Amino acid sequence: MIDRPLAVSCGDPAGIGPELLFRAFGRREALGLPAFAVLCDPDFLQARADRMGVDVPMQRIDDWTKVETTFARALPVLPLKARFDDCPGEPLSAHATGIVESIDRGVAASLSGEAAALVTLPIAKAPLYEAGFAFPGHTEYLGALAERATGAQVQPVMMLAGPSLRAVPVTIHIPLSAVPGALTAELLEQTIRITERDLRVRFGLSRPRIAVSGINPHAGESGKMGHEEIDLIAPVLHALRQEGLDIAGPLPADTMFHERARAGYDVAICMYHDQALIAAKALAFDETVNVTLGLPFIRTSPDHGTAFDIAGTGIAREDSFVAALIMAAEMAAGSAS
Ligand SMILES: NC(=O)c1ccc[n+]([C@@H]2O[C@H](COP(=O)([O-])OP(=O)(O)OC[C@H]3O[C@@H](n4cnc5c(N)ncnc54)[C@H](O)[C@@H]3O)[C@@H](O)[C@H]2O)c1
Ligand SMILES: N[C@H](C(=O)O)[C@H](O)COP(=O)(O)O
Repeated sequence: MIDRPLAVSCGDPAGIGPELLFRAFGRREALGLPAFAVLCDPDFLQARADRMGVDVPMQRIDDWTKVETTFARALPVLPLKARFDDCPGEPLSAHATGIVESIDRGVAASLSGEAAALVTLPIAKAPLYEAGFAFPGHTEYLGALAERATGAQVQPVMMLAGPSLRAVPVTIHIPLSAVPGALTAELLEQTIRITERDLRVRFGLSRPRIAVSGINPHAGESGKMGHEEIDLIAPVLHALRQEGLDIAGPLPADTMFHERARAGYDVAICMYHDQALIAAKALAFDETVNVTLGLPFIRTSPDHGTAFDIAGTGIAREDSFVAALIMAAEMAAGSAS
């Protein structure tokens, strides 16, 4: 149990975020969900509910202390300064200011302790870029906000956590052609250290078992299919093993995700985005949660995107968002595993 609410940022209003909110709120008692409030334009939310023919009681509130008492009877909404048009499936760069305001205020509430954690609904990158937003995703933006707030250097680490796999990409939202250049010993070492620490501190694993992939086919086949494993990855793993970390690798990525292999580790560290995320989403698209490690606050998110193709139709599944709410609450309560 947590004694403070979760902050939910609204994501892209043209996506499926609003309907996930409505559905999760409607199941709050059955699922025993923690209290949450969304940072959004209340008139827009009402318009989307009306458009979809969904009867969701909503209540505007003006501060976080009102969430707990409101949640039993209505979805608490903290109004944004920005207004949104209701246009499911049609993202607008004019919405960028409000989307970013929602994230900023969720982060501020999580840092101040008014909220126990931040759960972000999906954003689409293209309309934000068009409006001048300079970050490839939440992960990088949250790292920058954390640096600004703490004055300390922050490396945010993306982890996709599902029922049978936790997977971490070392390089995140960059073109595949840029991966070999971006993959440095320092980045790899820091990513492993942050993952290992957060799995102990935030997920209660006393000595996380870490499996690290190679980057080349067959983990380089003894240097015949690439040298990054020999020159870069293996030396980092050797040094961390000397410190007592439980690390296997570099492993061929194609054979480290089958069921028996997964039983041998608690987290897979992968060299690039799709190596980690294809495995996580293929295994459990509906249940996997995107968690940002390395931050001075807790942030989770569903593993899927804005799904513009189905926004407003009512067929979106809320499972991953519900899993993100539950994981955020468990992390805040110190009971995540
Ligand atoms: N956390 C985030 O903010 C986040 C995560 C992933 C992708 N994105 C962004 O979302 C946008 C769209 O990305 P995409 O199309 O690659 O992925 P997507 O996850 O939005 O959609 C992929 C497919 O899965 C379906 N789908 C997604 N979520 C679903 C749900 N809850 N229920 C039922 N079906 C669902 C969609 O209809 C689509 O067919 C991109 O701009 C991407 O950057 C954001
Ligand atoms: N790579 C993520 C995914 O596909 O799930 C997605 O882009 C979200 O990333 P952020 O949490 O950084 O927005």
